[in-house]
Amino acid sequence: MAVYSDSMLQKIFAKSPTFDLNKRVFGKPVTISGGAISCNERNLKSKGKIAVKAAAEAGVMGLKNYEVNLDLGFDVVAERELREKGFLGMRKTKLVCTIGPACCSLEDLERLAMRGMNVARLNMCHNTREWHRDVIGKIKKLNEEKGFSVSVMIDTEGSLIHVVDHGVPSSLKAEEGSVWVFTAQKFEGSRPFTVQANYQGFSEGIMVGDELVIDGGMARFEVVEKMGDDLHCKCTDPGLFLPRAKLSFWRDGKLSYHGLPTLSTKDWADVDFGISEGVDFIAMSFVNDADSVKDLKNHLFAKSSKSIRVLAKIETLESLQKLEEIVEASDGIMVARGDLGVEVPLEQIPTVQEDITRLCRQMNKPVIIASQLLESMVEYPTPTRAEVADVSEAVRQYADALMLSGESAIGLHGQKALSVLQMASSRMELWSREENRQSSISNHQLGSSLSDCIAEEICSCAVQMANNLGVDAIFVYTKHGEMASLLSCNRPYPPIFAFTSDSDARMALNLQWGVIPILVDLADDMEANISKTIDLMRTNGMVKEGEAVLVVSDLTATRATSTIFQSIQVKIIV
Ligand SMILES: Nc1ncnc2c1ncn2[C@@H]1O[C@H](COP(=O)(O)OP(=O)(O)O)[C@@H](O)[C@H]1O
Ligand SMILES: C=C(OP(=O)(O)O)C(=O)O
Ligand SMILES: [K+]
Ligand SMILES: [Mg+2]
Repeated sequence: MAVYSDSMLQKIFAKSPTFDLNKRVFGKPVTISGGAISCNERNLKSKGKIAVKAAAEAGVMGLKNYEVNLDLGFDVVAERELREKGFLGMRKTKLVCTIGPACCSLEDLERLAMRGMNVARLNMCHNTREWHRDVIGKIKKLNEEKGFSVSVMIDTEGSLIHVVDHGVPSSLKAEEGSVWVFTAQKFEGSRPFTVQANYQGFSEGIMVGDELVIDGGMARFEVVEKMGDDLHCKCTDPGLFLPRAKLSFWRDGKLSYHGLPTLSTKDWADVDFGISEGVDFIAMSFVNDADSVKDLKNHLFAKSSKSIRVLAKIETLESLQKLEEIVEASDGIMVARGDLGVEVPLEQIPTVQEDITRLCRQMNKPVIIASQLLESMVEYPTPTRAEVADVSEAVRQYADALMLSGESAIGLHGQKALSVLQMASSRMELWSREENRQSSISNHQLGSSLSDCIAEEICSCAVQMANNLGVDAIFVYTKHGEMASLLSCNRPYPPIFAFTSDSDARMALNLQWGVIPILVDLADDMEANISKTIDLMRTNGMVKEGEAVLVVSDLTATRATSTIFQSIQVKIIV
């Protein structure tokens, strides 16, 4: 295969003023062979295709019978990982980073992407929409120009009663017996023994004798007097008010609900912002039931041209009681341990986490474990041993993804924290596999239709077969990502390369355990797709002679009989 130099290509494309060679390939020249032009879709895009066509039509280099072959839409990080570590060395657990002032420059974002960030999370609680828009723009620019594939998630603020952060001083100490005023009235700076709540109606329904708990137990107060809408509270358990400390009220050991909607007016505006920015995921804070998830999904279905996935954050007591219906209604779950720990005793969090993680896997929904994974790294360059153990435990439980919050958003060592997640997850994945601790899930039937059941059985058998045969990789050809996620939920030893022609499905699969999504043009002829992608992988040196690939496909449709064949094949690379 001839590889042409930049100057040759300049000549080829000289006829097309629309084509910018600089945007072409990251160090990889376009290759031309036997009258066929292969180019990389993400670099050439439509302009490039037009240029190639124009060049061929103009008879440049005698290319009369041109054919444009699109290269694999592989992301540069997965590609590098595969080259360096081989199939089995590829990390399965996905990584989410919260973007904040400490990591929002183009260079910082690129470094996070290089270190394996699969999803960038923007917490709409903080900063302005302009700031968030700027970050989203930078991520999309990196994806387009540098070949990354980082998905974007926005996380709603939600309705929560918290202390208004006046900036100074950053934390207040409450001594035992001291009496504090909690008010919704605005004031500037700080006032002695006075705390401003963010929500006007925060004291509605609260009575003298109720208990006020700060951040799930950071400090406790008893309501001793109600003056208008203000509460006078005596500290019964001393502690700290951190910035934006959460307030919860308890009566006779039971939480008092404030009845605020899951999505506030501001949240709906943020959702529309997410739609206009083309984000991939919306994480919904303080979900209490399936209806709020359905409402948001309906809104997105009506308003968004792309398919935006909704993740429900489990962070209230009420959501735990309706867990199954919430998981069912959403496209994925976040175990938001920060706020969950405000309403649920801390000693219950580990078991709750494991239960949610298992349920999500049974119901085939991706699950993210979030908050305080490496909290000490906000300040220190190394994590505590306990933090590494916590991260490893989440990986052992087979969570799909791990998330950094303050560690990346405001921390001094965000890049290093991401590397710690990366190394700890790779290590635990290897151990689970080598020690044969990989657990399968008990037969679960998700779908009710025959075709759903067939797809589930095919995927579960395919994974068993892949593990037993010790194949190097699983290739799946999938339209909306469903087959890829069914394979993922069986947690196979080899990585799952998911070839899809749907870019929304590609970005959504970034959150799924063990899946490497690849954007390709898929033809109706499945055999042609399979041989084309395997050929391309081989040409690029990504699969080698003797390696075995298990191929799962469900796209082959013969129009005459309108049959969909689902098949499992094993291909040995020759
Ligand atoms: N976009 C942002 N702009 C400024 N600060 C941010 C941003 N995102 C996160 N942070 C900071 O990082 C901390 C941790 O992030 P996160 O866990 O998402 O929020 P929270 O602490 O509100 O739950 C926040 O408390 C906030 O100080
Ligand atoms: C992830 C969480 O949500 P947020 O950071 O938005 O409070 C959490 O509470 O753990
Ligand atoms: K939030
Ligand atoms: Mg939260």
